[in-house]
Amino acid sequence: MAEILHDQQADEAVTKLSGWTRDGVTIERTAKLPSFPDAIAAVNKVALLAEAADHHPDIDIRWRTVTFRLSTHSAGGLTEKDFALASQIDGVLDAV
Ligand SMILES: C[C@H](O)[C@H](O)[C@H]1CNC2=NC(N)=NC(=O)C2=N1
Repeated sequence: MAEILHDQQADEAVTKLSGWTRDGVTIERTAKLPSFPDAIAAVNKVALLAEAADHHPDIDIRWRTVTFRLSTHSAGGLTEKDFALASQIDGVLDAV
């Protein structure tokens, strides 16, 4: 099982991402896409990455604003898996 990151490790890992904030055992990023179809397309790309990683974000879609939340439920905290997928989500969002 993936190791839980300590507070300091998690805070440092967040600084290497773009636009993510940490709230305890969860990190999140909200992005406003140009349109609703763009938002759905981004979510679909993230879905493929999540399946490939076998790690899945909570996703909130409101018109063209999408929030991704990550936590490793099985470990009960933040792990490298969250930060690896967050970095991939940055790749999707920053390419729009
Ligand atoms: C068996 C499989 O690896 C687990 O159910 C995975 C699937 N996706 C997951 N996603 C997230 N975010 N946390 C998990 O603990 C998790 N567990």
